[in-house]
Amino acid sequence: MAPLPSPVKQANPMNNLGQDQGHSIEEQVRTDRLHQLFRQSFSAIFGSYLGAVMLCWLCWDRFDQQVILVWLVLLAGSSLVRLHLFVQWFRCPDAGRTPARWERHYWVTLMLSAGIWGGGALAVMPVDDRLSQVLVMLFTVGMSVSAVSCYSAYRYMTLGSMALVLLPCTVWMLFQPSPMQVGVALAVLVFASFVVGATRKLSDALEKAFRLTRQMERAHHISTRAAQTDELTGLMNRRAFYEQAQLLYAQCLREQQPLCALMMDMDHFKAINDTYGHQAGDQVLRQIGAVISASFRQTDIYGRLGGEEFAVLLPNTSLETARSIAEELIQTIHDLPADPVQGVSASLGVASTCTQPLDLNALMNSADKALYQAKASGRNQVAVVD
Ligand SMILES: Nc1nc2c(ncn2[C@@H]2O[C@H](COP(=O)(O)OP(=O)(O)OP(=O)(O)O)[C@@H](O)[C@H]2O)c(=O)[nH]1
Repeated sequence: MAPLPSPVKQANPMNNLGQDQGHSIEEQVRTDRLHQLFRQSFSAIFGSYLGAVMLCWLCWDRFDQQVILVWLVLLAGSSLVRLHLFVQWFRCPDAGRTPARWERHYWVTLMLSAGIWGGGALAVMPVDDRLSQVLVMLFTVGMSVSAVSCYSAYRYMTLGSMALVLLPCTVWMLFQPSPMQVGVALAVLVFASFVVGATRKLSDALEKAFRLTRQMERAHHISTRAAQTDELTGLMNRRAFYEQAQLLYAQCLREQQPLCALMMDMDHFKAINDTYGHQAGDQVLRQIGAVISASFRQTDIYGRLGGEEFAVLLPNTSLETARSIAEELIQTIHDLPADPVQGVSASLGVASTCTQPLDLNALMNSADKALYQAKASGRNQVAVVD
C-alpha cells in the first residue's frame, strides 16, 4: 500500500515500539562524561589565567618582567583557543556533541594550556629568591588541585594537566642545593600522590553514577515498552493504542480536524488456525502487523486490539480518503503471500467524526458496527458509516 499524500506533521514515537534505541550503554556513558567535562570546566579557562595574573602581580618586582609578558600573552592565546572551543560546543546541536568529535580537541587545547602554565611558572621562577619560589610552588599546587574539580570526568586528562602544571617547577626544585627546596619539592610530590588517588576514586565514582543512571533508564524503557507492545506483531497493544487514541482525539478536537477510525478483523481466522496450525496463524498475524506498520503515516496511530483485530486512527483525513486507504489495505492483505496459508483476507469498518460529532468511544463503536456489516455482507470488504 502506497504511503499517504497528506503532509506528515509530527511522528508518533509509539508507532516505533518494536525498534531498539540503538546506542550502547558504553557510548552513552562516554557522551555523559564529555557533557560533564564541558559543564564543569568552563570556569577553569578564566581561573587558570587569573591565577597566573595574580602570581605575576604579587611578584612583579621579583620576576623577569619580559618573561612575565611572554607568559601572559601565550596563556591568553591558549585561553582564547579554549574559549573558542567552548563557544563552538555550546552552539553545537546535541546530535553533534559526540566524543569522537570533541574529545581530541579538548585534550589538545587543555594540554597546550597546562603546558604553557607549567613551563611559564618555571620560566618566571627566580633562582635566588626563596620566597618567590615558594609562592610559585603554592600557585602551581593550587592550579593542579583545581584540575581535579574541573576535569574529574576524565581521569587521564586530570592527571595529564596536573603533571604539566606541577612537574616542571617541582623537578627543578628537587635538584636545587638547599634541603629546604628539596623538602618543598618532596612535600609537593607526596601531596600530589594523594591527589592522584583521589582523582582515580572520583572519576570511577562519576563513571559508575553515569553507568547506573543509563542502565536504569534502559531498564525503564524496556519495561515500559513491554507493557505497551503487542509481543507478536510489535504494534501497540490495546492499552497503549487507547492511550494514544485519547491524545490524538483531543488534538484533532483542538485543531478542528476530522478523525477517521478503521477497525479491521481477519476473516475465518479460526479456520486458518485449524487448517494450518496455530504457528502458521501467528505468522500471518506478524505479516499483517508488518503490512500495517508499512502502510500508514507517522501521524496515524495503529495497534492490535487483541486476537485478530486491529485498529487505525487517521487524523486530518476525509471519509473518502479513509475509504480508499481501507480498500487498498484489504487488497494488500488479500494479495499477501502467506505460504502455506491460502485465502488470507480481512474485513474493515470505517467511521469518521466528519459525518457526525462523536466522542472517541462512539467513533470506535461506530467503526466496529461497520466492521460487522462488512462481515455480514460476505467479508473481504470495507463498510463505511456515511
Ligand atoms: N494463531 C493465533 N490465533 C489467534 C490469536 N488470537 C486469536 N486467535 C484465533 O483467532 C480466531 C478468531 O476466531 P473467531 O472470533 O471465531 O473469528 P474468525 O474465525 O476469524 O471468523 P470471522 O471473524 O467471523 O471471520 C480464534 O480461533 C482464536 O483462537 C493469536 O494470537 N494467534
